[in-house]
Amino acid sequence: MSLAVRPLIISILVVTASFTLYRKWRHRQRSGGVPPPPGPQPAPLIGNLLQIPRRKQWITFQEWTKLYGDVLYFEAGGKGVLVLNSPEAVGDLMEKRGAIYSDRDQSTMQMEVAGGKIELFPQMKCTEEFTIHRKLVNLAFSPAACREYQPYQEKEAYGLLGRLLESPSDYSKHLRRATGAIILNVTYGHEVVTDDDHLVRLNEEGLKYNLQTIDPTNWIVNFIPLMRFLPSWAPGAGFKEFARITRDYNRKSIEIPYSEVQDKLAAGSAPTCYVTRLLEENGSITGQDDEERIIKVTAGIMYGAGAGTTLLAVKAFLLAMLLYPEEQKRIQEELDSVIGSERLPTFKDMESLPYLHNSVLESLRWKPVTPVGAPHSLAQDDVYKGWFIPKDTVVMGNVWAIFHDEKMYPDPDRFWPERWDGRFPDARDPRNFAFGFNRRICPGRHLAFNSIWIIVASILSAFNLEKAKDEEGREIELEYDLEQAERFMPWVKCSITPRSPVKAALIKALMLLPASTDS
Ligand code: HEM
Repeated sequence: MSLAVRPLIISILVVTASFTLYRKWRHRQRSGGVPPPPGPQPAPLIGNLLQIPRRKQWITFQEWTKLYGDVLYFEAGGKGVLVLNSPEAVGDLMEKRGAIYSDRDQSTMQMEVAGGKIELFPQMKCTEEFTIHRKLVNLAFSPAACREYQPYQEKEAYGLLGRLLESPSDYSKHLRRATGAIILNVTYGHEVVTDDDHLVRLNEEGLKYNLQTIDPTNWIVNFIPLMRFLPSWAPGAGFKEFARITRDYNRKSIEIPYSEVQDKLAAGSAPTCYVTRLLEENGSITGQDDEERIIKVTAGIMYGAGAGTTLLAVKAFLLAMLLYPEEQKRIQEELDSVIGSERLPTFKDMESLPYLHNSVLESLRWKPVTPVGAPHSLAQDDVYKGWFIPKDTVVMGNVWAIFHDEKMYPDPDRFWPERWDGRFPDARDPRNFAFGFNRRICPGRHLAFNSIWIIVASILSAFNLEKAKDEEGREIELEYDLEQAERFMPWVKCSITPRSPVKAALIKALMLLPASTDS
């Protein structure tokens, strides 16, 4: 360590330790002796950091409920963390008190990436600026607006069938392309026509950096915020360069596709999409002078928020089809009875396919894409059931634990679409939890549900999915781990074969059509 930097680092550590002790003292003053919710005993300074596993935290949190109850409180990295493990606790706090339970925690690293001013609304606190951004996004992804995007979703789902027919073993790549292409089509009217699309590449590369920067436990600067004053050449300041690269990706993901829409608008060839729909309103939605800038920055985060999540949801569904072949058969029978064997499903068939609908619901519950949701933060001190919960506490709804609540979802590990046929009237629709809560609820949820629905309906109408067989014809057991990045079906071999020569011919015929007319 250079001699010039050593005194700086020592000062930073001393100031940080003093600040942590001061915070604890202030906290005790504010709580007026009211205890925090129960939870594991914290160690001095580091809190419960070492007790929280880096993998499958949701399962540890659920296990802790046996010791401490469904409302858990602990400390990690100088912050209080509240985990709500039951539908009641989530309902009481994240829903009924959503006005104060909907902020976001802003880590020092996120601030560094943002260059001091957060302009992406998923990271904003619930300020007026956040409300303005959400207003635009909610409008552009309302159920009515999403109906206009359905032709894009049908087109991508049918294109996916063609690629599955040609190279079924590359199904992971094909699914990723389809889910990403839907977002780029809907947001920018951008058609993905190759496996190496420049916008997909840009967004995917940027996402790798963003996923690392948003994990608060990845960065020592989040625990010792004063480190941000270190010069970029100092030991321990590598986070600065990482933040700069992430910022650069974010800027390009916002600017490049937006300028491409501008070019198409100038040439009179821009298809209807999120950006053009909102631009047509000429600044009247928010009444802000900079509405165009807001359209641009909100559009820039849709790929990151919507592509990978939709992909995982589709994979969870397909995993269920491999593990529960009798359910696959039942869905196919329903599809055949409604659409016959000579065409593919469209959104017009949705209401006539209740078993498929219930199966999609069930897959959202069975393997939730975000098992602990996205953390919220508490905007002011609160008291719940006689416990004191301090301002700035990080709040998580343990969706995984809720979906394993045996009272509401009997036999929770089983993929069981019938649970949605009315036999369990108290079972709450998984969309109430899987897409988050209150003011932060996922604005893309209607679009996401439609994407999952049309993709799985198209695949099951045309293909059979089976476990792969070894050389002696024995089924190869699936290996999957909920923790892998590609955590559902991460890349088990499976067999995807056309259900009939008629279906194969139908897909081939679609493949011969020009891209713009194949829906
Ligand atoms: C199955 C697919 C999806 C799942 C499971 C999912 C889930 C979630 C969850 C759990 C949150 C956090 C909510 C909270 O903080 O309480 C969220 C936020 C968000 N989602 Fe989704 N999402 C999906 C698809 C999409 C799509 C397709 C889009 C857009 C095209 C999208 C855009 C967003 C945005 C912008 C936010 C941030 C909202 C905010 O902070 O106010 N999501 N999503």
